[in-house]
Amino acid sequence: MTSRAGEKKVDLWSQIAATESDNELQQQQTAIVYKRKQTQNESLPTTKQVSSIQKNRVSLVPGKRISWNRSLFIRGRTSIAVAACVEYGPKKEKHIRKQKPPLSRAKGAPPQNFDKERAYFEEVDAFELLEESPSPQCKTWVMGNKNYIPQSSHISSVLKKWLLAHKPDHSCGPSTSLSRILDTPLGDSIHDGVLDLSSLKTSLETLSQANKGFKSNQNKIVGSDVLQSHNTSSTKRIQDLSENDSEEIEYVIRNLSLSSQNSLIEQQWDPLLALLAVCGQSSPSTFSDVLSQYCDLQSIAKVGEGTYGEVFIAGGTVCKVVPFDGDSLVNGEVQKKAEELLEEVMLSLTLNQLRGHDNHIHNVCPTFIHTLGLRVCTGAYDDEMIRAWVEWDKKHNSENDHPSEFSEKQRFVVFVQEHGGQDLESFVLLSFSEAQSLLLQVTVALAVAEDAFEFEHRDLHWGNILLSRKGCKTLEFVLDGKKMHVKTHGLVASIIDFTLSRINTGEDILFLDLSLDPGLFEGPKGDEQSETYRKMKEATEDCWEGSFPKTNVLWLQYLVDVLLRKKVYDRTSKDTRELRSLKKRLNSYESAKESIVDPFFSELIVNE
Ligand SMILES: Nc1ncnc2c1ncn2[C@@H]1O[C@H](COP(=O)(O)OP(=O)(O)OP(=O)(O)O)[C@@H](O)[C@H]1O
Repeated sequence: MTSRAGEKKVDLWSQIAATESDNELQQQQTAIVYKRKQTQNESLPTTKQVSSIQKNRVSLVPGKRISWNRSLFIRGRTSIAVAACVEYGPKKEKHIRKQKPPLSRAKGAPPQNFDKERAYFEEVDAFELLEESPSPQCKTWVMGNKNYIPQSSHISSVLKKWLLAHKPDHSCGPSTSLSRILDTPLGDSIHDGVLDLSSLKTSLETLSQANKGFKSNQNKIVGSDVLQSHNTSSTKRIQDLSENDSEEIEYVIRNLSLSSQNSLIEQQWDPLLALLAVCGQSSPSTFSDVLSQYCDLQSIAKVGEGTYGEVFIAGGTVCKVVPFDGDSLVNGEVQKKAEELLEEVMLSLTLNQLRGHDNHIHNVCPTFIHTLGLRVCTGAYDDEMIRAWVEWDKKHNSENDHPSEFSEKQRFVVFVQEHGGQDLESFVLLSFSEAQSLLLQVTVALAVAEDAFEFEHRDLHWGNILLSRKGCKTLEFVLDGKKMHVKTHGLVASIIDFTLSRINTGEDILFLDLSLDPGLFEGPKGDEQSETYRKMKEATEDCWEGSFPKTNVLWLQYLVDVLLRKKVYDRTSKDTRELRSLKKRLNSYESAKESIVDPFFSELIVNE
């Protein structure tokens, strides 16, 4: 490429020329924002090899997780986020078969123009100003479409650039949702739904410094440093040029962007740093630091366990502790990677948006478990956690490994959540009215999330519905702008575990490619849960990135079946008949939203 901008820009152009083709290639790769595939190795159980074997969910540790039900939690771990090809917000087509992953907005995008670049520098200026602002700023939520996407603030836009600038390999970098998630109530950065920008900014600055240290390269500039540098030098160059020569300006700016990108591309995208940033931390905490914020450590009790997670009660909250990034097997499984945890975090936080903290709300629902905070911790388990683990083990005979096996270097994410109660499997239902309300709450919740985010849970078995008895007589939902109240009969349901879920955040589609996990569809014949996975496969034609709200209906049918066949409670034969016919009628609905109109629910819904 030859220089059009004269001698002064020779250095710039040589940098650009050397890397332009790389940049183009990387832009083309942004359709898949990040993706992790397991290897196909099939020999002895080293960590990598287990990664392959677990796709078929064969336990490698004798005595661990041999039951099919339990192995359902060990599904294909290929997590994929694709940038949404749609206009901002979920697609409207209900059944997109075998669609290609949506294209990145970057691909084929027109070249930047001066206006965009000027806006960028203004953002950078604003970012710098934030540093001087002592008070946190409220983020505003707008209803530009059905999604409650936060209004793009200066901070999120700048953070997005910061994060994107740290991913040399676009195939495994952060999704574009990440910058939105950085707006979302969390950790030290969030108080009562208000983003503490100065705290988040501090975290990122510290991370920036830390990153410099990791790279041991004084020439590299990262984070806000590079933004500042970019701003200053670019502005100067612009001033050097004639005001009328807009074409020249545009040309220089476009390539300055490339140049800056080039210097940044040398930086490694580090999902751990991104995870820390999302959690509002500059470095990992210890368990005792985190848990003592919620309770007296001696009062900690374990409340449940999953394949990856150990779940503790800490004061009024629940802390789900998930190890990641370590080389050792945990409970016979390869540990999740930081990027997988990021995806889980994004899903939880996107669903948090449905809790409606603003007047401008179009879809609201209290049923998805509320994520109250997130923390990254390093180090071995605290003694009190081990004590709690052992006590639970004595009573329930844990399937998980003893946590004292974790090394001092082990990393964890702690999901701080509201306490959702007991899972449906162990909960004792008292009446048909409770069963009815439970079904309706789940149906409306799915409908709301479908409408807002094309959400499909895809794994709504009875371990993933929590129940508690509360005083409230009704719960308020808003579905597609319409307010409705659901009679509770004293029972409140919460939905957990979004590992298999699919969501369209408006910018990314997050989903697990279950086609890579054939074992999931090989459960016992006649078992309603395993039949439901098979029915989902049929409904989606094994194309898991598409939107198929029918999968939600399939899980509703599964739940009706559970209430018919597995739960004992006070009900008449008429009630049983009603449940049976509901199950049949559900065949004709294509989404949870459609199912709401079923007469089974009518007496429990109070419309406004
Ligand atoms: N917010 C909560 N409130 C009360 N109990 C909870 C909560 N979250 C989880 N639990 C309990 O802990 C158990 C395990 O939680 P969860 O399913 O989220 O773990 P997991 O490790 O993600 O599971 P998986 O094996 O699917 O990966 C649940 O079945 C439930 O009993």
